[in-house]
Amino acid sequence: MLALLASSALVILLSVVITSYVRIVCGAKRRVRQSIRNGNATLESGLVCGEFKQAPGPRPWPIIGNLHLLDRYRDNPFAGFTELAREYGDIYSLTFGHTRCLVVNNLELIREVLNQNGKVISGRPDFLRYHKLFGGERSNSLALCDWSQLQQKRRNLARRHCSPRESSSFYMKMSQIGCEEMEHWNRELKAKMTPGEPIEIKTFILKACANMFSQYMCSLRFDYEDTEFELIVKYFDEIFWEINQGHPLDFLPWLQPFYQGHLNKITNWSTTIRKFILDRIICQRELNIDLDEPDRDFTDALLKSLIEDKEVSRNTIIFMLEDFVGGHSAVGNLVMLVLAYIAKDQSIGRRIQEEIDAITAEEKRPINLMDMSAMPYTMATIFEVLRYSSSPIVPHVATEDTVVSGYGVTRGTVVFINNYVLNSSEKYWQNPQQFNPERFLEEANEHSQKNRRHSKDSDSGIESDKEKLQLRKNIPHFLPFSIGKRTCIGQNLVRGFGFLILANILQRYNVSSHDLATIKVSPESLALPASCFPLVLTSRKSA
Ligand code: HEM
Repeated sequence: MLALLASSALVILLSVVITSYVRIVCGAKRRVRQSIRNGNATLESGLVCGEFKQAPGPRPWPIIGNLHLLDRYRDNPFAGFTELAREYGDIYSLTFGHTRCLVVNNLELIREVLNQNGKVISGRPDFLRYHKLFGGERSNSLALCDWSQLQQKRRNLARRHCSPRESSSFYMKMSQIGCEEMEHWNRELKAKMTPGEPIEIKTFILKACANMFSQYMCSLRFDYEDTEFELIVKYFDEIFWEINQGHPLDFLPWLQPFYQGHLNKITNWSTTIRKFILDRIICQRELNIDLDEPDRDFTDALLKSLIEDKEVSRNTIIFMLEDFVGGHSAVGNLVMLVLAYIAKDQSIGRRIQEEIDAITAEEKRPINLMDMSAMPYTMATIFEVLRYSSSPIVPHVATEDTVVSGYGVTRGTVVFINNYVLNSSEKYWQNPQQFNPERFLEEANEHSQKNRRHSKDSDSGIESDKEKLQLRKNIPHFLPFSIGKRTCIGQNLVRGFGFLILANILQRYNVSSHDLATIKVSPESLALPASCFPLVLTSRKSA
């Protein structure tokens, strides 16, 4: 009897392995048929039909495909991708579970995927976790949905409010909100902090950041002691961490029963957040919206679009607001990382403080957004963290068969864009392993030097070599916010609020650590665990 059971189990196992292998091999062998422009234009249409093999790659195993190759790189799969590129070239195929993947590892290929092929490689992977994070349906999410007309509409709706231009009234509003919130932040911190003692500062920064976003987008701020607010700030942060981690379930969904607890936890985070957005923000506003008045904020714009556009549903706007308010976690984590590097190297903090002091030497006032152009080193430090931490680009998916660099890419292929390779390459950066904000500075041109001298806010009367520097902009190989159709919509909010928080902290405090060993930052991720490391903030007045 036992022998019969064992042999049946063996037969089942063998057939699973064989079926899996056949599926993987068939997936890898499939060719792409495409019309391409004929170089000699011998045909009247100028088009010929070609067959394209998929990019080569390592041989996959049944069931897991090539997942085992990244086992050594669990903390930084992109370092694993870079390593594999040494063996298989800058473009290669992998199979994760049964899913075909393509990895592109140089700037030209990244441009070919995101720009030239932006229309067809614009989907997102169908990971179970993505569905759980957004009410059971990832199409609710702006960042995790596939490309569609609705997505284009949502991006357009968000653009005016969430990508404020420097001269716009939205930008001024951001500046004012940021400065005022940092006053609240400081009062809260002082009440809780014992001078000279380490403090878990991440929660304070996240709450300040969440309030900046909710005031900017919803004209609402919440008390730091408000327990519902505290909870959603924590859950947003957990979600940010979660999204930035790979998970076996993503490519091996049959493991679901083993991870049910984890999935339930994710569902709970997202339903709690949704309830908060609905109860504390949307319902209140729906009661007193005036359609004839100009939009007060993003919430007004969203609610009006609900009335004006039949394609926009109530669910759409709830999730949009959630997505954008949730953006604060990315900024909070980014600022925490900047503070970590400052604690590790005090000279960075001192140079930022020199910029602050030069601007505010004559009148004591908080730093605002109009000061940004006169503080290139501060911005360079933020950029260097973005380079060093190499925020991953959310994987794209080919929604149709296409061709990249002469290789066929079949519909459903997950495309990994390795921007870590750009950020860590000696080809583009001198000593890329070194954390050095100065790499983002260059000599200022005549025009900007003149502007700086004439700028009322930045006229410190102090002339120094450092004043002759400006931030390097438009570096072609630096793509922290990606390029193309699905580029980040929140980048101006990141720059603006990130700058305000950082500058206002360093204006008031020196940042250090009693034990640098507690500061564990992976040089390949923007996300920090919910509870990360304490820092010591010493008031500059008493320094
Ligand atoms: C340090 C902060 C941030 C970084 C480094 C960052 C970077 C990125 C990257 C790399 C993408 C993927 C682009 C692609 O798939 O090609 C993205 C997408 C996106 N980001 Fe950000 N982001 C940040 C903060 C924010 C914030 C604060 C918001 C909103 C308030 C935001 C909103 C979005 C949205 C909505 C998308 C999806 C766009 C789409 O798929 O159409 N991001 N971001």
